[in-house]
Amino acid sequence: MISKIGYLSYLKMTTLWSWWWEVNNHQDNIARTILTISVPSLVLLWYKWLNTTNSLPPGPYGLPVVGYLPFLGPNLHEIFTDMAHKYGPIFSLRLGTKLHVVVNSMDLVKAVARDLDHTFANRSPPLTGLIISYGGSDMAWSNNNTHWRNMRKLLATQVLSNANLKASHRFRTHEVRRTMNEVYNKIGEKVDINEIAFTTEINVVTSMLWGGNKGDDESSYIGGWFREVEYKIIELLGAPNISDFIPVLAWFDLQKRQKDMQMQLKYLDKIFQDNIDKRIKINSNKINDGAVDEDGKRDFLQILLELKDKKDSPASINIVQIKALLMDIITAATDTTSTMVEWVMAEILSKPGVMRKVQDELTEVIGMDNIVEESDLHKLTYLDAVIKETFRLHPPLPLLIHRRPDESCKVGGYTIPKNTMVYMNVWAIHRDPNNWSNPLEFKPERFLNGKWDYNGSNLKFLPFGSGRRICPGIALGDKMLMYTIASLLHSFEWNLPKDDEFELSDEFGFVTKKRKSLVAIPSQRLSDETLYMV
Ligand code: HEM
Repeated sequence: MISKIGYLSYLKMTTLWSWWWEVNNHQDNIARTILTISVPSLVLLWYKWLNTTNSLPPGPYGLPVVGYLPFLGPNLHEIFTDMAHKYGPIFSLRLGTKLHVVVNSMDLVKAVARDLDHTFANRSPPLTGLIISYGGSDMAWSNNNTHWRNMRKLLATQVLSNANLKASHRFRTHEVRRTMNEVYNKIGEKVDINEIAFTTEINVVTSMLWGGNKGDDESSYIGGWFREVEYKIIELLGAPNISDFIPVLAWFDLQKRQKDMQMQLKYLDKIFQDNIDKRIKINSNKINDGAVDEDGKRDFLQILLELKDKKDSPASINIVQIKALLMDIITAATDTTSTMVEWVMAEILSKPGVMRKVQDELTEVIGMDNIVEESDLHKLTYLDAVIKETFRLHPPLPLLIHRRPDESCKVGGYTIPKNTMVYMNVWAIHRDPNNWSNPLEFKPERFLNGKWDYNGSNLKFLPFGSGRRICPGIALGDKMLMYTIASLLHSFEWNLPKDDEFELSDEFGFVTKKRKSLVAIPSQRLSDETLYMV
């Protein structure tokens, strides 16, 4: 039937268009054939393009080549939220040659992170992300493939398992106590909260990773300069890079972002390599440097190196992957947590009523003659609600980490073409009056009723994401956060300096931080000064 229609159309064309086919010479013949084939093909392509464009989510027009790039300001989460008010809960925009889609409502996040989770489980790493992850050998920037699944399983079952988190509590205890001692020595002085929180978290994480942050050994000790390196990494991950938007420019590295990231990689790679070499040497000499303590508890590096030696096991891992995973853990765990410590402290310090309730709870649960222990944390329900309310208003990753569908699909009735960059605007969802009453008010009480957790099942509240790409470090992040904040608030009274202007605005980045660092003055809260000694 189809071949018959084709034949009839051909006859019709050749008879009706016989003037077109009259051949004068060979060149004419070629030109006519090319035109006859290319014009309908172009029309077909144009029709298809029009159809796809028409079914894309609505959004602003941009300029040729650069798209909407020149019209975006720095605070992307706020700009996207304003655009959602104009274009609706799902909108699209072209940045350079790439199509980006932003979803801004609970229902649409459900479509992306739940109903189509498998399709949207890929990443599209920026060039700086590829560099710092040893070419995508890590977990955070990998696609939804066997490597990513193995790394995730390994992290969940071998490194961050409940048993390992429990066993590694001594590292956290030691570092948090050390910080309290340091703050004690600064009583009456101005203290930069992010700085002390970052130092605490990096010391906690590195001591869990390779057991050593004893300050006496250069390879295991990460000094203050590490904060600069990590800040630079996070800054470069979030900074717009023209090479990502217009890939033909990548080779020129016009903004020197790739080169800058290579430098940061070099610094950290040396630390990783030194610690790995040291550990391999110790293991081969069977010396115990504290990596394996008397009860046989091992730090994370020891666990990873043992997996490297299990060559036939599916959980086996090579040295580059070990370094990439160390990089993921260090960058993902420290800046997020220290940023949150700063936000929580800022919210509490600016609200005397909240401060009083937190301290009353600490006094009641811990007592004034003790210091906070990790085992006390689950009893601090009001502090937990304060932290959750802070996560609601200041999610450190307000657009999560973008996803990429591996095939075209429909979301909210619109087409999302394969390889689109998709953002989930958690910042907008956390401030949506349809989800929260008086959303801009700081009201921890909303988290005291009902069951609230971070596992992404309640789509109103997603500070750690949702679906198969949800943060795998929730339990560790939650522990470090609660422990540090509870200790800071139980051990000290805090006051804002009179001469400093206090404000709560944020600055978008891969991790969105407080625009102006929080500075506060500690004073002794516990009567017995021996409680401040390490
Ligand atoms: C306050 C602390 C933290 C916050 C707010 C946070 C938040 C997030 C978010 C929003 C994502 C992206 C989820 C998505 O794409 O849907 C993520 C991914 C990730 N986080 Fe965290 N995180 C924190 C702490 C940690 C810690 C302590 C670790 C330690 C191992 C960690 C490791 C990771 C990794 C490896 C990924 C990538 C997962 C993947 O792509 O499969 N995070 N985190």
